[in-house]
Amino acid sequence: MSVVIARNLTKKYGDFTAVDHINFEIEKGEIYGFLGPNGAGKTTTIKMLTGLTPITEGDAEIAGISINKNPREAKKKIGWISSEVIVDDELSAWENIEIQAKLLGVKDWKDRALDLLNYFGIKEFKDRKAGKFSTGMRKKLEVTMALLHSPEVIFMDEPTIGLDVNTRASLWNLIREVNRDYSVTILLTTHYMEEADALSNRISIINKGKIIATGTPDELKEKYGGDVIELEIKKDEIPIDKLDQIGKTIKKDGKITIRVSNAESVLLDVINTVGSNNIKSLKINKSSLDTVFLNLTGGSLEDNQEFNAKRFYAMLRRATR
Ligand SMILES: Nc1ncnc2c1ncn2[C@@H]1O[C@H](COP(=O)(O)OP(=O)(O)OP(=O)(O)O)[C@@H](O)[C@H]1O
Repeated sequence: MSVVIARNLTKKYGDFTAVDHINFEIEKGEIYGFLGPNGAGKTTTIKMLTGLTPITEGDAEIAGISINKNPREAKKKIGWISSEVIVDDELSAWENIEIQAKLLGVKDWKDRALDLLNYFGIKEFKDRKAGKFSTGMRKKLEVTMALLHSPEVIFMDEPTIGLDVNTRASLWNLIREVNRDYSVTILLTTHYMEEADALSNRISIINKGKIIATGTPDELKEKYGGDVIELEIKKDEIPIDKLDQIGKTIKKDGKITIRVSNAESVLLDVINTVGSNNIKSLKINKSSLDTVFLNLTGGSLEDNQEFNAKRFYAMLRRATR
């Protein structure tokens, strides 16, 4: 059974198409990764799915309920965790939960809240101000608040952004445990390849508003993986057709990427074809989800990042907390 279905979901801001006729289905119990660089359209997709921004074209269903036709009912099936602050530092954990319960219209929330706090090991801190929580505890509080109304699906928008490596690892475990123990479907957006790889049963790669590939991490690596040789050259005229015989070659912004099954075994061929004097830099990327993105777009995730004020302030907030 599909818990989330997007059909030709589209968002336009004036003439600019931020999300362009995307289609995907998330099965019950899946952790589904939405992977793409900043500005790819991940947050806009989640905002449409949560009814926070109007859908320009297409529709989506949450647990069988159309967002266009019945947004209020659809919203009840969703829990949402975003990088924007949803926890009030000045209030205790319990007060934060109480406000969330009122916002969501959950009547008998106290037992559920105590169960969740107990499950996450933060029950004894329920009367402590959220501002005094560590980042890990705060994440647990956010997840408690998102699970309070027993949603069918939780949307996590860049859940580990700005977290240190250890906190990120423990949040990954927490996401897996919540998915398993509360049978909740999870859609998470990320621009971290390793995060999508480690957590997701299936992944859609989104770039410039379009889904460019969908599959399990293994399927994507199998289909679009392979090593990638990245070259920067000094002179512009190089025999692309000859490189293409070695491996699929893309030339973009002065950079050349060549997709091969084993980089080391063709390296000499590549160097001879381009001419060693003509090489400014050469890099080998062994097969991974990173190379999947590289192979699909001809650019790395980092190259594709646009400045994102929301992300910047989220990181700043965490750093100064
Ligand atoms: N309110 C808006 N008005 C105009 N353009 C917008 C608006 N919101 C987003 N955009 C643009 O739509 C595109 C998609 O943005 P979106 O925030 O969905 O990307 P994203 O993949 O979620 O990236 P991030 O994770 O950095 O938020 C970007 O080019 C962004 O600048």
